Parts: sequence; structure tokens; C-alpha cells
Amino acid sequence: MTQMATPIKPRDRILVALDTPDVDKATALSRQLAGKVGGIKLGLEFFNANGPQGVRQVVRAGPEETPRGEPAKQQRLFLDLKYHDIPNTVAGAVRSAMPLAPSILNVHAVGGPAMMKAALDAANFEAEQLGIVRPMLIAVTVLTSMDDGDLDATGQIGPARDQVLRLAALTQKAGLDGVVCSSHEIAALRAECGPDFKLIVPGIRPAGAALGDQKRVMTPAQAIAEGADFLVIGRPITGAEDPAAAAEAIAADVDAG
Ligand SMILES: O=C(O)c1cc(=O)[nH]c(=O)n1[C@@H]1O[C@H](COP(=O)(O)O)[C@@H](O)[C@H]1O
Repeated sequence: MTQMATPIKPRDRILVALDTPDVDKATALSRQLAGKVGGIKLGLEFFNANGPQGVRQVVRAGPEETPRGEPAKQQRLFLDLKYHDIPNTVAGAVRSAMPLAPSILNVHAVGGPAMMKAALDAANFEAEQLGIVRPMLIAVTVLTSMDDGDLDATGQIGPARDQVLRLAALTQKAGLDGVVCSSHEIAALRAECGPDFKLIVPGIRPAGAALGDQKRVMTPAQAIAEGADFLVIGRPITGAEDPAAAAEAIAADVDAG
């Protein structure tokens, strides 16, 4: 008998970026959003202020117990520290992060194949040592805050779409699970990298929302329709008057996509 894959719920495709140095604010948001999003993303701003201990506090901030009285589940954690250094240093960083049991870890693809491979080997080794599931390991391609002009200025060969495809091919060859890309490259990446390569997409803005520093953007429904696996969304949820309601509205948009 073949087993049917459980479809992913629309809300589980949302990873909410808690970009704040304030551990109490992040904890409150994590609590408010428990069960309304697929996970939380803690990145450089939070980590540099609060370290691993702060991360532990925020991921435990789900409801105290489930309606049936089982122990509380931890929030799924995307630890977004975007490693980019020599392979030995990145492998060490990955090993140090693994006791936090993240679901997703990331590196910068421009760090190159040897660095990505070192990160993957370290994650595999450490997961086995700790007896936990290896996190999804993904690589950032071209930041969603950059456009073709920014690539030129940094001496990278554009247009952005070509550079994203180049870096994604490198990432896939190194054995990583997927990439962070903008919504504008989803369709091309799906065609090039196949259905199993994970596409994690920030730069998501519900219709009419402020862009902030994002340049390559789409609505949640559009990005899902293009083929995104997960959407990384910060300010449209965390800056809303009612973050839980904003997350629910975005989940409805994801469903439409
Ligand atoms: O790696 C990321 O998550 C990331 C990559 C990228 O290219 N662009 C990007 O915006 N991000 C992250 O996605 C989040 C987007 O937040 P908002 O612009 O507030 O929705 C931030 O936490 C960024 O650090």
C-alpha cells in the first residue's frame, strides 16, 4: 500500500522573522504566534544580543501544554546566522549551533562549494552525535535587498536571476537541501533544480504593505503559486497591531496561492 504524503498546511509554510534584540518581545511574539505559523526565524540581531540562551527561551515560548495535556511543543527554529567564512570555521560554527536543534540552518552560497560541503558534513556528524534529525541546510543566493545595480557594484556577474541560478546549482551540487532566493527566481529555480530542492523565500509583502529595504518582492499568494516551499516574513507580521491576525490573513493568502 502506498502512503499518501501529508499536505503541508498553509500556515506551516510561514516562517516568521523575529528581528529584535529584545528577548521579552521575541518571547511574547513567539507565544502569540504559536500554532499560527510554521516556525520562527531568529537571526543576527537577536543572536548577537541574546546568544544561545536567548534562543532557548524563545523556542520554548509555545503554549504551556496542548489541549490534551501533552507537554508543549517547541517552536520550529530557523537559526539564520548566514555563515560565510573559511570551511574550518564554518564547520565549527555549525557544530556549535547544533545543540539548539534548529530545523533550518543557512550559509552564504558565495562562500563556495568547499565551505558548503564542510557545513553539511559538520551538520551530519553532529546530528548523529546528538541523536537528532539533521537540520535542513540551505544557502543564501542573492539577498532580496539587492538588485542588478548592487551586483555590479560588488563585482558579481548579473543579472540577479543568473547569479541566483549559478549559486543554486553550486549549492545543489554540494549536497545542500535548498536555497534562500527572491520570489522572482522561484519559477526558474524549480525548472533547473527540480521539485525536491527547497526554496525558502523572503521579501514577501501582502498587497499594499510597505517594502522597507526589500527590492525583489511578491505577495504570499504569488510566491506560493510560483512554487515556494516556505515564506520568510518579518515586519508585515511583527509590525502589525495584531501579529496573530496578520499571520492568519497571510495564511489565507498562502492558501489562495
Ligand atoms: O536569509 C534570510 O532569511 C534573508 C535572505 C534574503 O535574501 N533576504 C531577507 O530578507 N532575509 C531575511 O528575511 C527577513 C525578512 O524580513 P521582512 O523584510 O521584515 O519581511 C529578514 O529577517 C531577513 O534577514
